[in-house]
Amino acid sequence: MFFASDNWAGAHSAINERLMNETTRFAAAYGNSDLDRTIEARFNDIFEKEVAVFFVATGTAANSLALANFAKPGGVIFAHADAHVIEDECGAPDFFSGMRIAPVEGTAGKIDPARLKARISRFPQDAVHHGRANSISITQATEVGTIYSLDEIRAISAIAKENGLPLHMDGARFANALVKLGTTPAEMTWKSGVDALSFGGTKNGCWCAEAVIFFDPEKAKEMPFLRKRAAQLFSKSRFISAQFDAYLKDDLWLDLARHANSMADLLREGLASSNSVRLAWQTESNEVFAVLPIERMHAAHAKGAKFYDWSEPANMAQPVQEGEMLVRLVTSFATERKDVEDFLEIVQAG
Ligand SMILES: Cc1ncc(COP(=O)(O)O)c(C=O)c1O
Ligand SMILES: C[C@@H](O)[C@H](N)C(=O)O
Repeated sequence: MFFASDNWAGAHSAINERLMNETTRFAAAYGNSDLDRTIEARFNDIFEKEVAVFFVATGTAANSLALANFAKPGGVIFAHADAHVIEDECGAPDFFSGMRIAPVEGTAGKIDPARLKARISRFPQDAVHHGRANSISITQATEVGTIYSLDEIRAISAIAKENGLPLHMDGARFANALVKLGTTPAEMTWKSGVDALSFGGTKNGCWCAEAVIFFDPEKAKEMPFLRKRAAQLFSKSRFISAQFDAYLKDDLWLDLARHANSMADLLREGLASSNSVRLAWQTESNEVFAVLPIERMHAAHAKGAKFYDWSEPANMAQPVQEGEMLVRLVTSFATERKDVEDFLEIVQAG
């Protein structure tokens, strides 16, 4: 019963086999192998246009370097107040971009367009003291398990375009959002106004595979130097390509995300129908937030369930009561139906 994070999951067997196969041969290093070129071209197919692709080691690196690519002195990045780039990356985006991030409020973990507009207006391009608006970052799926609809992405990108700001998408869980919306990678990104994407594979079955994708290659000319200076250029880049080769083949990545989401659906249904536990808020991705009686939480931990308690957001519809605990439950490609059923049986008992 591993629900702490999809970062705890292993790697899918097809990806492991492809990686092992790649390790048996020589090939050009530093992104210059035939396989690197093949996979870069595969991303053109997936996004239905020519894109610039840069492999990096972590989602934090992807976010930090994507934002650094657009950086200017005194620049201000706008992200949701609970965004990973603010809360969980140890200042890496600020460090690598030399800019700062202004938090923007919004319900359900999503930037509110009106608040974004108001925030941007405080950072005009001549604000040498206060700082000038530089870029916007949204997370899809969000840190609280919600998903921007295409219209919501387009509302944010319209504001970005009005102000001449690039829009970045933190897609650490891109596949989970994509299959939930039932749309295409192109529609959920550049066709809705996204300029740069952190394309995450690690949380969805890869061993270590993250990519920064720019939808106008002309705007990514500095990226090779930013990546190398950040020590993010893999010498054996083909081992990242090999993972993506298997990940993207025959839509494996979409099947893995669908499974993770379906296990979260099972969890949500069980929690919602219970008398003793409840959903903290409605989520749509592979992340579920629940309120448990503390004794049920301890019982689950005692039986080996792995999950974190979570800090209560300010605007919870039904606040956590004395004797209760808010917890985060994350499913993955490797979550089994029995894991969910066993967990629900424990927390609903008593
Ligand atoms: C929404 C989100 N973005 C980015 C990251 C960063 O990924 P990493 O931990 O690989 O740096 C994470 C980590 O799980 C995440 O949850
Ligand atoms: C840091 C923690 O939030 C990590 N990004 C996760 O999703 O598990």
